[in-house]
Amino acid sequence: MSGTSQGRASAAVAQSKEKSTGKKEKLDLKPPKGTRDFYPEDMRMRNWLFGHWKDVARLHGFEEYDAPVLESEELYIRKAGEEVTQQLYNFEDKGERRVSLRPEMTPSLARMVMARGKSLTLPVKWFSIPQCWRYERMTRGRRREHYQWNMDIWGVPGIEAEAELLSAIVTFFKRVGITSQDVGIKVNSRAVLSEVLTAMGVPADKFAATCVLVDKLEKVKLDDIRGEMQELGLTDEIITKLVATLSIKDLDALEQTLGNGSKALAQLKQLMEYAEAYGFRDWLIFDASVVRGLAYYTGVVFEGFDRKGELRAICGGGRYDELLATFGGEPLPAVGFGFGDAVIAELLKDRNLLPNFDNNKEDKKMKWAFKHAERLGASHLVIIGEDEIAKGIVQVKNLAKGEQVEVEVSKVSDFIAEQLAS
Ligand SMILES: Nc1ccc(Br)nc1
Repeated sequence: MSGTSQGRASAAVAQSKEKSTGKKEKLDLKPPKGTRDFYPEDMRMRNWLFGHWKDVARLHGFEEYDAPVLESEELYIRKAGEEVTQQLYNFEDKGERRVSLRPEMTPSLARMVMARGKSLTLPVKWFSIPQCWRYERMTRGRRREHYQWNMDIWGVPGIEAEAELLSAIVTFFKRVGITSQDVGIKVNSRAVLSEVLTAMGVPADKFAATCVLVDKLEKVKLDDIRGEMQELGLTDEIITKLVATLSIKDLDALEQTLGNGSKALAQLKQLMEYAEAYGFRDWLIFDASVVRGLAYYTGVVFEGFDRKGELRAICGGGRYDELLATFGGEPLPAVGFGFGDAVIAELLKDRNLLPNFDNNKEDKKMKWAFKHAERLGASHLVIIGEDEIAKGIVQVKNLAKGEQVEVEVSKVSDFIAEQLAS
């Protein structure tokens, strides 16, 4: 019996229907609104995607962590008007505690880092793939849960941390066959806006809320949020200067605005140099209008996007050096990103880059090949079928871990050598 009076009432109605018709009310077989079932064929795709995320994380020296899906609501109470805190899946539990399903993983991670404090060996490089939740009015028909690959580096104040995270994102894209023609990564720094607003006398405690409003400009017109900006104390002169800053097209023009002594400018230039050295400079685009929608970002921010402009942001992240301070802890430099499972699945489908996950292809030949590999004690099995030949790749299955990834033909021996060395 359900614990609430409403629950007891609906159970009574169901029972009374059963008594009168002798037939049990048929159970609603759909998952709760905004959530998904994962049948075996869905799990094959999900495990393929997560397998790539885990491989890339480990190749970059990250370790896996996890935290409860249910957290104290206070982790997410922020006063900057973010969408993520206005759509909490929150409630009071039977112990009268205010709790929430996590809408993001970063606050849980910050809590775990703060709990370990100075006993942690820095840098901390941790990853996780949590299911995250929001309670959105279903009028917009959007999902209420998604899985989000999180990669974070703690204890590195320098821009090399951002470069490493961008390397991980690009490495993932390349592994699944996405190129810099398909996807770009917009890069900016909130320090740009911070320098401009500080120079115009805007108090630092208005900065986070201002960035949250600026982020909304991607979807709404300036006049729709001008009132909220004015409520923050931004005059029309400041708003005009702010909007002009968002439209700056390149780092040379940015230098005209900020001057050559700007720390924000120096960091962005340094990041572009690192990107050149890593070999992924062609994936990056400076875009002064990108600020992201989370209140706690303080420095470089970035977001992956499809160049056809048909999808929502693929991934996004940034530096959040002050988050621990907002939890009453000692500040510790931090930077990270989130990468959801939904948009990337749409992109891979649109580009015909999803492998065939039908299990009927495990035909007799495949069964023999796996059996033979087992008899030989092979560590890996390389599969080359019609699909693989058409795409110029091979499937490499790690027989010990059961993970299967696609590898370009020219990189197979290096890939297996790396796997055997790890
Ligand atoms: N934060 C969040 C949670 C769940 C979904 Br779906 N989207 C965003």
